[in-house]
Amino acid sequence: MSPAASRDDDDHDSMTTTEGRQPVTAHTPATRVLVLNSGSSSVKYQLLEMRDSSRLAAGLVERIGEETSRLVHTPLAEGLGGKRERTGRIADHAAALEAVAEELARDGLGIDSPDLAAIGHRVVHGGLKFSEPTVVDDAVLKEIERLVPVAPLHNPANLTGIRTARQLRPDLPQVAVFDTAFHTTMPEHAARYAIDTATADAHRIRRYGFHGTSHAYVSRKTAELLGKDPSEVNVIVLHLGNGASASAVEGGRCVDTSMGLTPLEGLVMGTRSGDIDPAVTFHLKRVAGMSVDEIDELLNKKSGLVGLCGDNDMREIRRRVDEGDERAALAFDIYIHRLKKYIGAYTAVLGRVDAVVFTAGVGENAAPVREAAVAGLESLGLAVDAERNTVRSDEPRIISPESAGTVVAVVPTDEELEIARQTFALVGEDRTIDA
Ligand SMILES: Nc1ncnc2c1ncn2[C@@H]1O[C@H](COP(=O)(O)OP(=O)(O)O)[C@@H](O)[C@H]1O
Ligand SMILES: CC(=O)OP(=O)(O)O
Ligand SMILES: [Mg+2]
Repeated sequence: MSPAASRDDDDHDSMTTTEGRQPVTAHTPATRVLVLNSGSSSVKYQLLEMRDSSRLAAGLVERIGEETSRLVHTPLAEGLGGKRERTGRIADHAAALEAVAEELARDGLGIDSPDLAAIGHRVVHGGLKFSEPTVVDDAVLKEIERLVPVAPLHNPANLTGIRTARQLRPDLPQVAVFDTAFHTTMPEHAARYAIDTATADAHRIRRYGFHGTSHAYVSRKTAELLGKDPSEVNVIVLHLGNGASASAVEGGRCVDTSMGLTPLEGLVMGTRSGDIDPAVTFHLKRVAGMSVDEIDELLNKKSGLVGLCGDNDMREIRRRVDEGDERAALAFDIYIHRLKKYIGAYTAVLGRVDAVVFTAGVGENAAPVREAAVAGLESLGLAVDAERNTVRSDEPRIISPESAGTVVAVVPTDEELEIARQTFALVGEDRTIDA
């Protein structure tokens, strides 16, 4: 493929053609990308103009399948109105996407627009096959489907997103950007479990890692914040959202991450247990009489913070801690204890750490989590400055004191922008429309 000749300039009317193709009449490059991030019960979306990476619209559909579904749509292009909200049951992901398509159309940004170059999809599990963004065809769909058992909360929603988008725009490339892709650089000694090799290989049991688009974006942004090239810095990224994971990034390459075969391993999460003794599952089956499906549901949906204290939203947990609620305080302490263990472990894995970085909903917003996670880690060169830590901003920022040996920072993630860039890099140059 030839490089996109005019991706970053404003020259709409240039006669750029890909080598070997007959020039058509004056044509305009299609330069917009719609990104869909379909979660188990939500869809986040953004429409981006790739000439300047600006956002034209963004939104969220949450509580899909419940009576209290909500769609919040925010037009961001100049001249459009303010935020709009719809409430009431949205039955499934297909209905959610149709509602999103309607909202975009109301702003004159419809999915039928010839300006759209592609639709980019976050796909959580890509297994061993996908280490790069991939244009979806039937074979790719089949492989994503095959991986449903190892991403049961995520891949089915991702599939519905792709299938619905395909029906809405069968002519457009649908691009899958995989959460697992960034972690494919993990060395075997980090990726393999210490179980019988033949069994592991027969069933492709290994550590894949997730949230890779976020870990890649945030580690690169951190290098920028430090004024260095990614190849020069070692970073521990703590992606703390509803799902949460840590990664050790050495010179721009992931060398270890806390999630494994599935997004259940590692840190304590909103509803997931993270690390436990695997024998807990045998015990639950043999002694507590639970079925495998019940255990799966327990560990994925009824554990973590919600299992410990009944709440999975860190805002609510902090409010309860401040009121002296002991269950919430213990849940918070367990969450922090696990986080600290991973900071220590990845310090050992990397040898030299230039920055420890917090990102995603909890990491970007919860100052008490950041403060507690590095408290007592002065021997590792880690500290936060109380004042810097409480500054609220959407910008990447350093929160460690000037004197600290290692930088502690907050770097907001932008999975949608990263997915849009990767999508456009793959297909943008080929999408032109007749003027
Ligand atoms: N101001 C805040 N203080 C503490 N936690 C917050 C705040 N805002 C959001 N969060 C946390 O962020 C979580 C969502 O993070 P996000 O990265 O959006 O998750 P996901 O993408 O997995 O849905 C919420 O569940 C909540 O716990
Ligand atoms: C992989 C994963 O856990 O994703 P999320 O945080 O969106 O649930
Ligand atoms: Mg997320």
